[in-house]
Amino acid sequence: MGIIKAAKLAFDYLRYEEEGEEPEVNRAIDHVDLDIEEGKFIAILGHNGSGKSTLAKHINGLLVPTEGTLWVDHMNTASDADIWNIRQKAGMVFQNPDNQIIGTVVEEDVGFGPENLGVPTEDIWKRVDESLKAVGMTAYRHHSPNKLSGGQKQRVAIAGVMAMHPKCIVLDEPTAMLDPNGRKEVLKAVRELNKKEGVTVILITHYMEEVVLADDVYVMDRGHIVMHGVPKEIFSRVDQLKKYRLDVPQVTLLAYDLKEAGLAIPDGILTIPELVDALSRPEIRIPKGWKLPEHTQKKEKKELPQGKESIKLEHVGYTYNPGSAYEMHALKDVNLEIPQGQFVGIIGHTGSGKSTLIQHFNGLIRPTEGHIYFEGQDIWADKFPLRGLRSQVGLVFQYPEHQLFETDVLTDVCFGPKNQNLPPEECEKRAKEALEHVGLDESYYAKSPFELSGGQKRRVAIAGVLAMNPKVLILDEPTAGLDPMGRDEILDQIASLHETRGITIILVSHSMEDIAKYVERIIVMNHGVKTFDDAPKKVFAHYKELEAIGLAAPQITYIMYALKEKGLDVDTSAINVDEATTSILRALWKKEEDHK
Ligand SMILES: Nc1ncnc2c1ncn2[C@@H]1O[C@H](COP(=O)(O)OP(=O)(O)OP(=O)(O)O)[C@@H](O)[C@H]1O
Ligand SMILES: Nc1ncnc2c1ncn2[C@@H]1O[C@H](COP(=O)(O)OP(=O)(O)OP(=O)(O)O)[C@@H](O)[C@H]1O
Repeated sequence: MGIIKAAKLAFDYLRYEEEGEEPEVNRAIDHVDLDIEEGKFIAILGHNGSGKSTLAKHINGLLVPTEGTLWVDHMNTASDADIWNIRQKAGMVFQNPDNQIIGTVVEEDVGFGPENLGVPTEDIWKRVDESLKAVGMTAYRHHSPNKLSGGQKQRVAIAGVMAMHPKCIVLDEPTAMLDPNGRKEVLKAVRELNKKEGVTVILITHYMEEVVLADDVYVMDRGHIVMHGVPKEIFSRVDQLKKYRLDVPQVTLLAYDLKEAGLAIPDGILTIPELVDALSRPEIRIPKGWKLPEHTQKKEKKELPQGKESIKLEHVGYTYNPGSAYEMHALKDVNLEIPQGQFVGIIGHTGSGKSTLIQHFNGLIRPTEGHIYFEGQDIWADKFPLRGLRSQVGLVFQYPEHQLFETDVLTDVCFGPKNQNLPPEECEKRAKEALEHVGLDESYYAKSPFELSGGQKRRVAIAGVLAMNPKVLILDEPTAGLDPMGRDEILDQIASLHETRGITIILVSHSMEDIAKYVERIIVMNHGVKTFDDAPKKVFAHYKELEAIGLAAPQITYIMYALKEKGLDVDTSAINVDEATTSILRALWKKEEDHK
């Protein structure tokens, strides 16, 4: 028996509409069998609501099965006698770091777990040092966690669990809020914990690139385990994964597309070296009769589109807690202009000032230096209607579903327009339109927001801002925590709002792939300073500089540079799978033509 074993595990959530009535039963996991060997690195994938978190909560005894049995290190989680032991053996890191940080100083928070376990003081400090180092947060040990940005907090939460030296660590989307570098660091730390300390790792994630690291993968669909195997097997079944609302890493998708185009590429390519290697083999020939497509590349916009000025920042600086020991210059001399109708991406390492910056755009934060203009007017001048600005420049926060509080979806979305003092019929009309725009039809109007899946709640929250008819829509990580298909759906809908209504979109994201796919301009923040501001292809060409400031380029960029280095004449500015496929085929064709 492995360290975690489940036999026919099932769990029902019960919802009581009225006291005394029969509850509504929601079977969240059903007949799950698992046997996880000690020391393995396991990944669990599945669409939003497929039951991953419910399963994870069973592993550390937070939930007790309705049917079946789960053993952690041979202890039955349904037995009260062992529950304290089980929680110690199986540490858990949740999606939202805010819910798990309790200390007022970072190092205290990390020491809290071992202290509770009765670890001697000296050892506690040793463990705190090691864990903070492992997640790259040593420099912040004396900081207050609530002054850290979301990503920094998550690293502290992971350090807190690591300090308890658990046998098994369950991470429920631990990197959803981290920047590319933070993600890499955390995964590296988790991997070392697995490889060096032999800690069993169970990683729940929506990032397919992270799954490549696992020894073994489980895929969940509507409460069931529907696929199980090593990453190579799992990722060679692209069509099946899509059916389960999942995806494959970009490199796997590119290999798949090349194979579909007729190249002799093996299935289940997971890394860049594997693809480069496969493409260098002699059997790689352009299929007979293959023709160079006529309209291969999407026309690259040479210049950024210009429109009427919408938002303008002049020498904007912002300092948190000025004059105190916690003084923090979050923005430094930022100058930028965003014309009406642009689709702008903002990227930057965790804590680079992205959230602080976007809160300046609609006047939620007053700059400590400089000026902000909306359509030519200084928004902090006397008599400027700030309230009006906030409905014209709509801001959707990170995890906006936490702000849904009405009893049903329609009332929730009506909240904004109602606050704008519009007549009730107009509020309802706007709310319905907004819901339609985010892909929620009338069957959702009467539902309670609590009955919805993560992706659906996110859409309701976006609709709530849309219903105010904003000219500018700012979204802070709108796809964090969503499954791959949910991510595409939301971003496609946002892109269509941009196209059909001409709304200016400002998208903050840690996903370089999403940024590359949708935006026409990227603003890069680094320690409060605007470092790059240009078209995506131009920004990603600086991938080495981006890495130096905690970022990365999309996986495609790395593939193209690696192929170029191998002597294949590809276009290194390709930033999505379609462009890359065409460019590789073209380069191979040209190579063969040259040989003739
Ligand atoms: N506290 C709860 N009360 C009632 N139903 C719940 C509760 N938590 C989850 N559910 C339901 O149980 C099912 C499984 O949810 P779970 O959170 O385990 O999914 P998940 O795979 O972790 O999703 P996500 O990727 O969105 O985190 C869903 O149908 C969900 O709506
Ligand atoms: N309320 C606050 N008080 C003091 N400092 C703060 C506060 N909010 C943020 N900071 C600090 O200001 C800097 C910028 O934070 P901000 O949240 O704007 O970064 P971010 O780029 O949005 O990060 P993330 O990607 O993690 O969300 C960080 O160093 C952060 O620690």
